[in-house]
Amino acid sequence: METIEHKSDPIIQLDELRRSFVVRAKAGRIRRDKRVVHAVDGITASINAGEACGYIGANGAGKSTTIKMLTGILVPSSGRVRTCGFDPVPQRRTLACEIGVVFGQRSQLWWDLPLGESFTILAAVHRISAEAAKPRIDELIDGLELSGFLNTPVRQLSLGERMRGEVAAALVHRPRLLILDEPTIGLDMISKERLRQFLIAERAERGTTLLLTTHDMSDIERLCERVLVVDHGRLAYDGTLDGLARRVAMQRVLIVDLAEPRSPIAVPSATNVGSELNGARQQFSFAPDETTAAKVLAEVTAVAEVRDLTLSEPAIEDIVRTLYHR
Ligand SMILES: Nc1ncnc2c1ncn2[C@@H]1O[C@H](COP(=O)(O)OP(=O)(O)OP(=O)(O)O)[C@@H](O)[C@H]1O
Repeated sequence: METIEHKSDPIIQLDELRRSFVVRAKAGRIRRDKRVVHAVDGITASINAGEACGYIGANGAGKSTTIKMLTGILVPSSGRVRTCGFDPVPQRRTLACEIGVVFGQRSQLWWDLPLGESFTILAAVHRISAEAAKPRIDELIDGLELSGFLNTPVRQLSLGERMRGEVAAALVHRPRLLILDEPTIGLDMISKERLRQFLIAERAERGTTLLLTTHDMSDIERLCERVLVVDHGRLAYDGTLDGLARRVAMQRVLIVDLAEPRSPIAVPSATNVGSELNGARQQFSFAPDETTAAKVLAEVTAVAEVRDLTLSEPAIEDIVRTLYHR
């Protein structure tokens, strides 16, 4: 397996980390069969301060279970985990001062209070004086463009607004490590991009370590230089995104809508993989390490008028499947 060399002390260290669950399934009218699910099945990895890592895998691969162990929510069945040098479960309170966590599906904001009040309460929870917290809160309001809805109760916010609020809430106490579980799930393109830009800037300015799980490959491309792929609780890959792309020969697809229907267009640097709407929409698959979307588009526009286009990312499920079959 490809691995990345580490020079300084890791901010996250996992050694043969395991967690299983006993699940009881109905097997007849009264009988219940016991089954053991190995959600995390021997993961060893270390992440250095300042790194930005994507933690990806199919549904049920073990991502959330790993994150719960990293943050002290769940006790490992065996193995060892250290987050910011702490044993997460017994040292959960100390660890909470060092990390920020954002769960896309869960909120840490006070639902009925105006968004801004959650930040003040969180600063107090972290024992930061109002005076010391103000410049940081202002910085987050500015960076995440929250000023327009600070006085709105959280329950009335749009998903995009709330997610930006969640990220600010996780960063009020200036954590060294920010863990994001599906931070862009359900967001539109503009909200996703805003959030990504903020995270890039936060990391550049403060050296915050990022660990994120996502089903969106664009999050990884924009934010992470390193990817860990988990499959059935085991690490299937640990290395760069480029390395992963080479391993699974990740193809991208350019979908173009033409001004007029026409027969399938052949271009030199991509393969025409589909035609719909009588040829008014055509799809071109290409290898990103051999050519670019711009070049493919130029080749198409040389022979037909293009009205609209979309660039589709490879699905994470497909990447994992390809890795697994190898
Ligand atoms: N509390 C639990 N009790 C029983 N089984 C569990 C529990 N938590 C997780 N599992 C099982 O462990 C496996 C890994 O789940 P986990 O939530 O870690 O996956 P995931 O990679 O985060 O998936 P997703 O992308 O769908 O969120 C799954 O088979 C899941 O059903």
